[in-house]
Amino acid sequence: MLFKVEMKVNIPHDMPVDVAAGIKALEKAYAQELQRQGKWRHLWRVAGSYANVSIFDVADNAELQELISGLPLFPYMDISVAPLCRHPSSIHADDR
Ligand SMILES: O=C(O)C[C@H]1C=CC(=O)O1
Repeated sequence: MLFKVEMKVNIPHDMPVDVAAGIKALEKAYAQELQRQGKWRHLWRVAGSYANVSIFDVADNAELQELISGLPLFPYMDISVAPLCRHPSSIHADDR
């Protein structure tokens, strides 16, 4: 199942820089591993903001919840999710 996931990062201003850097490094490793597994299909920065638009390809809602709640930045993000389905005009056979 495909989901559009929008994440906006709100790191508290009083978080020490080294603590924030550590969480961001963990987040990067976590995100890159999910991309290698094919579960995090697209990861785009929203220009001009500390936010991203992502496409996840997971088995079901429960797996999406598990992966998203495991994000090291999860406590510091506003997240919105939308389920996707194939567009009838899409020419891409791998769209599901
Ligand atoms: O930077 C972000 O958009 C937040 C998060 C998503 C992937 C990652 O490495 O960090």
